[in-house]
Amino acid sequence: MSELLALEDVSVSREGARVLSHASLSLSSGERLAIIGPNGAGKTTLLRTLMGLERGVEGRVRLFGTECGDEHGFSSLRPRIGYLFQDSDDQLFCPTVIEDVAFGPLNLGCTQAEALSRAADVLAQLGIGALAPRISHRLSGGEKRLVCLAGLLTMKPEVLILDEPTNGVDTENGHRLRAALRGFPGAMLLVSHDDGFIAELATRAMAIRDGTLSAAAIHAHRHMHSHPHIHPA
Ligand SMILES: Nc1ncnc2c1ncn2[C@@H]1O[C@H](COP(=O)(O)OP(=O)(O)OP(=O)(O)O)[C@@H](O)[C@H]1O
Repeated sequence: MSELLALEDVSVSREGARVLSHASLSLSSGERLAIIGPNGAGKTTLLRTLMGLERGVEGRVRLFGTECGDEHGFSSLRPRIGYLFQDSDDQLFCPTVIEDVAFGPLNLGCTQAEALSRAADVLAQLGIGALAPRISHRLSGGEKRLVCLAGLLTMKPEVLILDEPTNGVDTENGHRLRAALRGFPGAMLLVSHDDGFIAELATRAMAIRDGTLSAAAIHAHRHMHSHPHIHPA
């Protein structure tokens, strides 16, 4: 297994407060690493640090074996990573869904026809082909999540970094999202509060608390429990 992404003894401070403290991790090909932890623990900060989007970073960040110390180092390697922001509104910026999803491949040099065809294929695979002509900013929260993911998948990245991908996604769309991620051939770094999603997809987990990262185990327990379902009357 070769190393794709790595943090080595990385600390991040914001307004004098330490948000990430001496964090080390490495993601290798074939791995799906989940990062779990309570609100405010530093998960998004960790992902943003790997993408070179944080200031005040001490320690070493390596992408695809290359140490990235400044924006110049990150900018040439970022296109190989698909990063799903925690807030979909930070990701969607084209007027329509199809334009948004086709933007990535166009930017990577595909022809317009090729980019549109790739975008339509991925939207169909996610079961949201009907959203193609819709205005991006008028989508529901769950629809936006899926469209953002489609935009990443059209770029065929080597690694996905996903910040709460299932947030706001309903059960049926959640099944399609999981299926698309299970079929993704590259490695993944996942931040999620959805234990079922992590248990299904992750091959390994780490926990973060108050900015300190440590190894964690993924357990599946068999429970006898009552399970509420709400159906239309
Ligand atoms: N721009 C900012 N300026 C100052 N503090 C910030 C900023 N962004 C985040 N923080 C603080 O840094 C800490 C870590 O935030 P981070 O978003 O990484 O947490 P998280 O683990 O992703 O939380 P959640 O599960 O709620 O998304 C929190 O205490 C947060 O309030």
